[in-house]
Amino acid sequence: MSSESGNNQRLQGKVAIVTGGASGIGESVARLFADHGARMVVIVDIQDDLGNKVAQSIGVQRCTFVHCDVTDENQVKTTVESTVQKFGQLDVMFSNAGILSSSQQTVLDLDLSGFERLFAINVCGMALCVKHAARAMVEGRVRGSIVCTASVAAKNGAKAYTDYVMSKHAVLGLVRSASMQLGENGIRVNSVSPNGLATPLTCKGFGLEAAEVEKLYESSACLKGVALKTQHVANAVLFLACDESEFVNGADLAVDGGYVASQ
Ligand SMILES: NC(=O)c1ccc[n+]([C@@H]2O[C@H](COP(=O)([O-])OP(=O)(O)OC[C@H]3O[C@@H](n4cnc5c(N)ncnc54)[C@H](O)[C@@H]3O)[C@@H](O)[C@H]2O)c1
Repeated sequence: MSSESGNNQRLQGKVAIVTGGASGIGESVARLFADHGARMVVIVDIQDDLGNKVAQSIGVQRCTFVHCDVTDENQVKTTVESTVQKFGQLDVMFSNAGILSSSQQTVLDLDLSGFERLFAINVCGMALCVKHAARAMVEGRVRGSIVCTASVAAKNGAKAYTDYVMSKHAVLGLVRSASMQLGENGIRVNSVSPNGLATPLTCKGFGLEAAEVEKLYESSACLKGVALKTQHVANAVLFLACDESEFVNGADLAVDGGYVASQ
């Protein structure tokens, strides 16, 4: 899928971190950022083999992999600091790493150990990446862009996956607060909210093939005739990351075929 705006170098010279970049949405975003001229894309993930493979396939001159568990503040801090040290500054943080509920997690059966693990990644890890990226941007006087991955689950309840739904609601609170606090430094903070799509997260989580996951979500999208792909989400993230969205701050960009609007 190619950009139709005519400007195919929207991140020319920028340095970006993509968390959860070894797979799914993060991988597509890392590839698109590199295609759009990013000077360096730092993939952050805990899947070392996959992360290294993705970075190598993009090209070691433009992409590198760093093992970093986003739940560990020291690892996040060190990753951000070493990025700035090696590549001069940090312009874009895509805080995206996340997991799905470990079980159905209805309120009646809520398993707190699964809940805590999920919150450690989807909420605390998400916030730590925003925190340390913002600190680096403030210190470096960079008018940077931070983009978080929320979800349609950030605005609706669900019959299951209570901890996941709660975690995505929290992402919107993080984005809204951070955008207010960092605006004076010229740093923008926004989120994307995809509808469900086929990635390892959903395929493994539901025990389904990609085509089956797509079929599952097809019925909930108002927009017919197109299945949501990671590339659609990546295009929205690119818009929020680059200067074309220069006055967009504190916003949640739905990439859901009209799903939330229909609720
Ligand atoms: N797939 C969907 O249907 C969907 C819909 C809406 C939102 N999302 C969100 O999109 C984001 C990306 O998910 P995806 O669908 O691409 O799934 P994915 O499983 O393909 O990618 C998630 C990546 O995050 C990494 N990760 C997990 N825990 C980590 C940790 N502690 N530290 C660093 N990296 C870690 C994983 O190793 C993986 O590579 C998540 O936040 C997810 O909640 C997904």
